[in-house]
Amino acid sequence: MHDMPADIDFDRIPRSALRGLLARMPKAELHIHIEGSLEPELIFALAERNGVTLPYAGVEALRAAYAFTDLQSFLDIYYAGASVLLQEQDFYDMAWAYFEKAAQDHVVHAELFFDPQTHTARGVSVGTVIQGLSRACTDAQQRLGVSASLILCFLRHLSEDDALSTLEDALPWRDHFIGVGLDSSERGHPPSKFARVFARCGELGLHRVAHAGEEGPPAYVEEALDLLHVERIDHGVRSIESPALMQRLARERVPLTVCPLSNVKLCVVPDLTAHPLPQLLTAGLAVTINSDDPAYFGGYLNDNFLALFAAQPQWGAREAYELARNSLAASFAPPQQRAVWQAALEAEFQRALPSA
Ligand SMILES: Nc1ncnc2[nH]cnc12
Ligand SMILES: [Zn+2]
Repeated sequence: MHDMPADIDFDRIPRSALRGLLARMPKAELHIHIEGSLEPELIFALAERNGVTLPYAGVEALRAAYAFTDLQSFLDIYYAGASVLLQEQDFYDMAWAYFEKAAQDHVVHAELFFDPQTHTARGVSVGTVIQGLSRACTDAQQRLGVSASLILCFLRHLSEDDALSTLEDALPWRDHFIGVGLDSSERGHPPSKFARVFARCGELGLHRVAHAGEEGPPAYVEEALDLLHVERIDHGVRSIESPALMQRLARERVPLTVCPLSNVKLCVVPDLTAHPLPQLLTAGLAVTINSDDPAYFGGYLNDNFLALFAAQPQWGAREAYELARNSLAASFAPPQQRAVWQAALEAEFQRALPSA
């Protein structure tokens, strides 16, 4: 347990308060692909608005296709769903729908991944994508009180040269994103493939994160740290296979943005009772809980918390606090802002204590 507040007696918080606490506690979401928040209803509404024909008869037929066997089987459908996004307003509407869900889940800060190459390949400009998303981020702060930033992700199944030119195309909007990430098909596309573009991003002062150890081996996590100099690892669950890596991640307190429901849906783990997150937390890693692609994996952030806690009956308020605290601490928000959220988190737990 790292830096637990001495003045909160977690053992006195009744179990009956846990569900409410999980829902209400202020938290950050650090691993959400905004294209993965596109619900079937919005996919069909945008398809109609833009005159796009989808290879599915309707919402129910599309939802019925969400039976994934691995990451690639999901990505094929996820990229097809994103094909309805054409205008700046489409990107705004997608992000706004997510922010409304996030506000309900008491997400105080969200760092949104977006995949420009998925859109530029269809003739949509990077500016259209970023301006729509960025306007939604501004409105999320003003109208919902949700702080939000953007992280531009490179698709790792494409070449590094493609990533480099995507970065250059995005630079006129440099002030609208805080960092870069690496996503898409992990197997056969190691972090080392992107060392040059990540070095350039470091020179530009961008934060760096990467998906690693979702389907790929622990060596990919090490490469992401050593060659891409990332500040967080997205997923990282296969680190559990390497004791040396586990020790390093704990020692360096490298945040892992873990996505429990995603891991079940993509068959990374058989079910939530077999999920390694509890072991990662116990080993002292800076674990956080996230939704990844909530429209496809059966739940937003609080659904992930509730499902994981249901599978861990021995967990209580202490674990809830630790996971929320980790999410705030691992965010790229300014330290003063994180301190305000941290104080609100502690106050929420104080309120859950029975009066003496
Ligand atoms: N879980 C995931 N892994 C890799 N790339 C993704 N893109 C969207 N979701 C992803
Ligand atoms: Zn992801």
